[in-house]
Amino acid sequence: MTDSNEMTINLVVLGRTQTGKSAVGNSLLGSADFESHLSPSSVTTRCSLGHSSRILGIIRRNGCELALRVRVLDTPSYPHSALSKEQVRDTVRSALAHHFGEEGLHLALLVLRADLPLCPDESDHVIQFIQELLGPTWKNYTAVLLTHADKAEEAGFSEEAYLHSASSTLLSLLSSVQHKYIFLDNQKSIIKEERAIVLRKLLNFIRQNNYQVLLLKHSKE
Ligand SMILES: Nc1nc2c(ncn2[C@@H]2O[C@H](COP(=O)(O)OP(=O)(O)OP(=O)(O)O)[C@@H](O)[C@H]2O)c(=O)[nH]1
Repeated sequence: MTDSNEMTINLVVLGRTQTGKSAVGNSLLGSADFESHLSPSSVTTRCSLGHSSRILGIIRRNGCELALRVRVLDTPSYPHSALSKEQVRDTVRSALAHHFGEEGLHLALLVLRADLPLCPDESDHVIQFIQELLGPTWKNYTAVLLTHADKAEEAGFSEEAYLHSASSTLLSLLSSVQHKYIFLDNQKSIIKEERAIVLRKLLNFIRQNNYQVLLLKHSKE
């Protein structure tokens, strides 16, 4: 949604349990709206929408500053320690339609851990899940967020070295989403400048997509 001096971007975080989805949401919003902590069972069990305040210094149009507003839908993981695939899919689908049904979705953020290898079965399952939610054009509307970048860095991997050693499954996924990926360290509370860098990268992805949105409707499987 864009009015004369404001732009809103609609995002959803998706992925396996304990990858840092809620932490990503909090980092992007600059808040602690979403419950995020280490747990031996999945923490998030329902969808919830968080809103940022007006963010300045990120985007300009025709030489004028626009205020950016970010909306993030946090979701239960798939796979989940207590919910079936159908339960997660139906709850996410209806939350997407409820919150973004009118304005559309700019980007789904598939959250993966940079400190764990992505294996073929896991990738297939998550891609199938995203496809079921977003439909055949999912690749245009999906970016990969690699959390735990701090751990990869501690182990001596720069981004370049990481991608050089990454599994072919991850590389093929990144290629299928047209290399829309971002490394993130959610561990330290993200500072304003770092958040601005991440938001600019996300806006670039959205710009590459000509600001198109994915329209989501209620539908039965
Ligand atoms: N070191 C490190 N820890 C992280 C990072 N991102 C998240 N975590 C930690 O990972 C744990 C899980 O984070 P959550 O945000 O709850 O993850 P989630 O995917 O929402 O979890 P569920 O709701 O249980 O599926 C927390 O202890 C976070 O502090 C990161 O980039 N680096």
